[in-house]
Amino acid sequence: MSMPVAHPHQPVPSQAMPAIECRGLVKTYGEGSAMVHAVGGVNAAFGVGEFTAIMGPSGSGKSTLMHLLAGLDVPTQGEVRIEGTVIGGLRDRDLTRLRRDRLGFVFQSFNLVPTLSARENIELPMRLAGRQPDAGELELLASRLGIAERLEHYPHELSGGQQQRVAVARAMITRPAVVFADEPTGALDLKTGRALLESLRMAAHDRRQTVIMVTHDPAAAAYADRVLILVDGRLAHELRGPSYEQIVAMMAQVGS
Ligand SMILES: Nc1ncnc2c1ncn2[C@@H]1O[C@H](COP(=O)(O)OP(=O)(O)OP(=O)(O)O)[C@@H](O)[C@H]1O
Repeated sequence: MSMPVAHPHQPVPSQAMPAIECRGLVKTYGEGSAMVHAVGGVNAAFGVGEFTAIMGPSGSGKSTLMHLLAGLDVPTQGEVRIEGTVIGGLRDRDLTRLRRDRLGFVFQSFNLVPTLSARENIELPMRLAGRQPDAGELELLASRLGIAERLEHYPHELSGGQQQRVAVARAMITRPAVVFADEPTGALDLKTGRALLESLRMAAHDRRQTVIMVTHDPAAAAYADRVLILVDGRLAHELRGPSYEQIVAMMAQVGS
């Protein structure tokens, strides 16, 4: 009996589990008349190797959503699954381990350790996980991000943009399954911002890392495979493979 052969050009339906998924996600702050619905019922899935940008007007819940997805904040309702595991059911210790081993963070506060050189800062997550940093990998990341000449410098000897790139290298060195980036190009000039976005895109497409990036910048979002637009804590639009012009038009429509 011959097995059916899939046509090479036919898309194979993907049964793959998303890297991150959320269902009915709600986050409220305060009570009574002071209650704020920061996130108001979000369902979303982030595929393995997919690069998603989250956009929306100021106060629309982007950072709150990202913190919930990364297990850095606890939802009022709903659940988040990371690689199939419902994180609300994890003990603190297990959640911390999952974050350390599977997730990488590029947040606005770079949190570099001032007494460690750039190289030592980048190596830190590997050392904390009891793993040997790969020198070749570190050099490659550093040169791609344009900080190869700065690896022996301490954070106070680096510009804001260079510190940001050290933080990016630190988030990428462990090859985390999911990289969360909050305004990663905020402190960068055009050229280094582009290099960073190329690195994120390469991480997603070549290494199958899932990238979730919050940004206000349509040019940065245009590097992503899709853009999710939040309005008042809800997903209002999704654009797949969007051009810069499409993103600008959509943002104008939602009043940003
Ligand atoms: N700890 C908190 N206590 C009370 N309200 C909060 C808290 N954190 C966020 N909020 C409110 O929740 C809403 C969403 O905030 P969030 O920071 O997620 O928005 P954002 O889209 O990331 O905004 P921005 O683009 O300005 O950074 C806002 O109205 C904000 O004031």
